[in-house]
Amino acid sequence: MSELFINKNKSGLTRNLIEALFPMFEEASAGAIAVDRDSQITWINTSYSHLLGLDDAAKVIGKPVRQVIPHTRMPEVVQTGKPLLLDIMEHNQQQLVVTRLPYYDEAGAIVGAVAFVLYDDLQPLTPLVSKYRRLHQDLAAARKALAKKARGTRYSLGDFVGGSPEALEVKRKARLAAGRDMPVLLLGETGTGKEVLAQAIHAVSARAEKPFVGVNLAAVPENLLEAEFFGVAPGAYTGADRRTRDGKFQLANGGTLFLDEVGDMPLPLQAKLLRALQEGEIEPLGSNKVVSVDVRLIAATSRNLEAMIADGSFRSDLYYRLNVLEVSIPPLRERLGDLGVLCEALLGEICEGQDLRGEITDAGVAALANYDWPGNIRELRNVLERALTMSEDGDLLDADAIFKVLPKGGQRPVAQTPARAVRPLARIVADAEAQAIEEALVACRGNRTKAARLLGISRSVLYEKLAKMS
Ligand SMILES: Nc1ncnc2c1ncn2[C@@H]1O[C@H](COP(=O)(O)OP(=O)(O)OP(=O)(O)O)[C@@H](O)[C@H]1O
Repeated sequence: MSELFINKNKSGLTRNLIEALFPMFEEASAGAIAVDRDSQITWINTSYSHLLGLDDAAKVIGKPVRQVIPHTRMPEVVQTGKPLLLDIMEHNQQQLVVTRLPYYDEAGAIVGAVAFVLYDDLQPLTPLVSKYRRLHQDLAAARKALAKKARGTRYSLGDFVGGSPEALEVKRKARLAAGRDMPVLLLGETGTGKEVLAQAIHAVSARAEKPFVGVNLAAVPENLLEAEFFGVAPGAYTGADRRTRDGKFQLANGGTLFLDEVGDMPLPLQAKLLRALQEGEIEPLGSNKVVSVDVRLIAATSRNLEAMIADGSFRSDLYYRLNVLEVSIPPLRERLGDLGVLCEALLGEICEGQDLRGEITDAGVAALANYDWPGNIRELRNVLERALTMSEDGDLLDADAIFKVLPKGGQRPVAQTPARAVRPLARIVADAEAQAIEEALVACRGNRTKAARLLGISRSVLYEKLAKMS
């Protein structure tokens, strides 16, 4: 061994050393071969000749190695003197993991190369390869999420999936809205993609590089809404922070402010919002100074604002300010033709970063069309996720797998739930909660106020939970 270190002229693999190591490598590997400096075979062991399917190993001695092993890189090793420590070589549709080393004479000149087949079967490497693939997928997903976070949005127009005439019309209007710096009102039932669209409009607008700030009016307690919107001046009230606290208007300055569930805005705040929009100025709580703001407003609601105006719970002047460009998003039941592409996109999202490949058969998609989807695409996502969890046939969802989890007129076929493997308690509790929420929404035909009452929770808690389910 010391020869390896004493010999300074090259990395020092002498013929003697190679000969000493040969028996050990030969035994441990699935085959070994040696070539001279002209890359002609000088030696091959029996296991390699069997692996290559040769009848008589003696017949290949003296032949150029590429004639016998077309994809070998031994000539390259002989020419460059650089070992190829790990390589995958294809031979007769077989993948061989090989290592190739040059060897030298006593004067330090290359006299040939040796190669060993480390594995003739990649099976033992499968865990390593799949771990590598998983890490690679995680990295890609993290990079994608980071890129979107940097823009302040998670969605772009491509994320609004659908090719039906109804979906295309929505996208056409969204593009139109993006090109004009004017307020937009998005109308649609719960889970139809109003937030997806709001973010997409921002992402393709001239304000894309500026912040996108969203606020859900129904999720913020009424007494905190004003501070949330307009911010708080230092020491505005007892217990208030000594520092200025910016409101959503200041945070969105230069960018887009998304008002989700605008129909839930209390009347006093409606008056203040109207003033802010008319004057382009806001007054933080406890301050007597006005601050100029420049935001593009996108509002959304699942409620009938015209009916609210009629009963006096929504100001008509604010409605006309917000509704400069209106985009109506149809419920899923009116664009069932999009079910196939939606399933493909949602299953892709659900499985991203996991070792799952969710797919659905045509019969599975047809089964989904039997339902009227009060919770729309959010509910579709949850149904697919549950079907995958319950699926006993791998990752392919057929009609049976769908019918097992599809709500039937608000009633779930609880008795049909098959026995399945024990899962973490938190996951079981989360699924049960999602199921209860969906059942309540189905029973109340998507009316969240009623659903929250039925579940015995506040609307804001229901919103929080729905946001987590998205
Ligand atoms: N057209 C669509 N294509 C792909 N995914 C969609 C689409 N619409 C909605 N989703 C998905 O459905 C879920 C709910 O979407 P989103 O929050 O935008 O709905 P929403 O109409 O704002 O609901 P809510 O009124 O309850 O806030 C999200 O997971 C979103 O990714």
